[in-house]
Amino acid sequence: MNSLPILKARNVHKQFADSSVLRGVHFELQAGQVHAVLGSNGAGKSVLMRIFSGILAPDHGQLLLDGKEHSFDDAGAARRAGIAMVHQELSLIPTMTVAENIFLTRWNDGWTRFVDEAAMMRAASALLARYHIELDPWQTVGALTRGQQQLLEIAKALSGKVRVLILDEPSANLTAAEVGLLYRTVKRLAAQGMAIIYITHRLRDVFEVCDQLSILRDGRIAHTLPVAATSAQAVLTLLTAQLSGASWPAVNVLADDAAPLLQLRQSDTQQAALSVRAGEIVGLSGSGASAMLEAIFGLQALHGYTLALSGKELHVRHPSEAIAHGLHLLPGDRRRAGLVLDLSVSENILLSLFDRLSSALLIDDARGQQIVTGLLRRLGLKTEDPGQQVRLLSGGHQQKVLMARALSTEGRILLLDEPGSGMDVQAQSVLWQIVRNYAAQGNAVLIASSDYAMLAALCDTCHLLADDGIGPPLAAATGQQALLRALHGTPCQP
Ligand SMILES: Nc1ncnc2c1ncn2[C@@H]1O[C@H](COP(=O)(O)OP(=O)(O)OP(=O)(O)O)[C@@H](O)[C@H]1O
Repeated sequence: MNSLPILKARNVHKQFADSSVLRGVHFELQAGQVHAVLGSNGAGKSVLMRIFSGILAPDHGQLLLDGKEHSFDDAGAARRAGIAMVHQELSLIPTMTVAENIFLTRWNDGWTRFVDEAAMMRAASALLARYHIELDPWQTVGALTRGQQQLLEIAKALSGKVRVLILDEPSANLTAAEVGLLYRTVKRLAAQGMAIIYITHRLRDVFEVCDQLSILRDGRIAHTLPVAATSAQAVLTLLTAQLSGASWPAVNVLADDAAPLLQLRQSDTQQAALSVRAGEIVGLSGSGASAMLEAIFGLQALHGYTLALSGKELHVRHPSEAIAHGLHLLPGDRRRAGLVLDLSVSENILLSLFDRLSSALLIDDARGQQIVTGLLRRLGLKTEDPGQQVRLLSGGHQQKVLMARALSTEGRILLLDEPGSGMDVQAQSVLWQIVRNYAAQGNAVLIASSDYAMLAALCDTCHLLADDGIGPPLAAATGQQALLRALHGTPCQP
């Protein structure tokens, strides 16, 4: 595949205020290629993609399409040239149908105010069939799963004449089954000749669907190589020289007879289905795992189970009650569920501490800043200015802000929903150490995730959640490999 690249970047530079993000990027993309772009949080992957898709203009450098230089005034110009991007954050309208969402932006350029609904449905059906995306055009988007919504975003991006499709972390926040659907769709698109840039932090994505990979570091593409010619270990080494081989502190389950800090009991039999003792990290995987965490936290009703904290049954009807009982939830979809984008890094971290830091309406600013600085240092969050708006941080750094907030509370039970989502491998390794330390101090952690490798490496016990409820504990005592096999062996996962 060494024909003329469909898209080429030559010496692209981009700077924001004093921060030079891209410093001479050279990049080539071929038709029919799925090209992974990797790099640590804040490396500039999204900025580069926003330049490719016309949202940002480069300070210097050229973009070439089919060998001819192009400059885009806006995203519309890039789309007309055949470049479409699916962003990390979904931009769907939940109350509208699949078809309406696909053609939403087209009403401005061609569709009149009087929409021929039947024609729109036919066009949506044809588009979905063409790309083998199994969605019902009449379905209301709010009723779709996160994975189906991700596929709909891809369908929406493909509704024009697209030759280059940019996917920014498309597998983040998807269940294992949904990730399988995504992989099949991406492979089919590439087989049809589409050129795809696939930004990800998951090595599994790279080895399942990509055929080329590039690593962005220090504002440049540091490595480009065919996926077939490398291994996961080699890529990890290229991504970071500092990975210390997953050396977490030893498991430190407190050997006492005290009741588990958190327990889910079958409502009918009162038998324990899932227990997290002080010092333990327990994983929960399968469709509905995130919803189960939300139910424990009082964000939705808990069906079929009752919650017991330190042996006492409790009906949590609201997150404020959960927090009062020492629970804290790190939500999976950081933008929608957790962060106030217009507030600063400090304000976001301290949101759950305002009660404790304020007395008689006066907020202890100095104490707050002390907490923030300490947490940011522990998490390796590179921002010189905690006063910076969270909106301007990269996705992975936003996740760290949420983690810092969770750690700032004095609760003893941490509920983590897809905690590593959007974080680079090095940041994840730091995060897992923090989680391990937190548990080792006598706290309890329950993690919902579809990342089996992480669950097997980090958890003391895992449970699979299927249609018939929470499965039996899969103990890590049998070894990580056995746990990994047990997680993969479930019939409810592909
Ligand atoms: N509009 C902006 N104004 C100021 N700084 C910005 C802006 N957009 C991005 N940045 C900065 O550029 C840097 C690169 O951000 P970018 O979102 O491209 O990172 P990334 O590689 O995609 O990271 P992640 O893996 O965490 O998503 C970050 O430090 C970010 O704060």
